[in-house]
Amino acid sequence: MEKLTLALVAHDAKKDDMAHFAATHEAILRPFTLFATGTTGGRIMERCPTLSITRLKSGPLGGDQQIGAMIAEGKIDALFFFVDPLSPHPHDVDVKALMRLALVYNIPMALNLATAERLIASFKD
Ligand SMILES: O=C(CO)COP(=O)(O)O
Repeated sequence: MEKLTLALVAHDAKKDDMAHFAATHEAILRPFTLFATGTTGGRIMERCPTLSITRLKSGPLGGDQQIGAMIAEGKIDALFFFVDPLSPHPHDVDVKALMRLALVYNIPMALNLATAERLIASFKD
């Protein structure tokens, strides 16, 4: 398979789920180029020492926008964004902008664990 570039993002209440997801699928993720927002990337790297992840800024400080810009530039092949729908987020406009660009550029976007499991399964082999 071509070397895909994936973006990994999780709201605070979903970071445990994201770290667990990445650990479960570490072998599938390893060959890919991985980007993550700052805190999410740190949590995944703690849990998955074999993964090499480029950490961008934290979401509220512009990380979501950085990933959005990469999507607009055609540099991201799929987005895994574990969203917490039950908490307010100070950077909600950035969250919406990120999702919007993933829609505009029609990249696969998993917003919850159930979809992420199906999307990652499509990357096997
Ligand atoms: O805020 C985020 C998504 O909107 C994620 O940012 P962090 O990974 O830095 O917490």
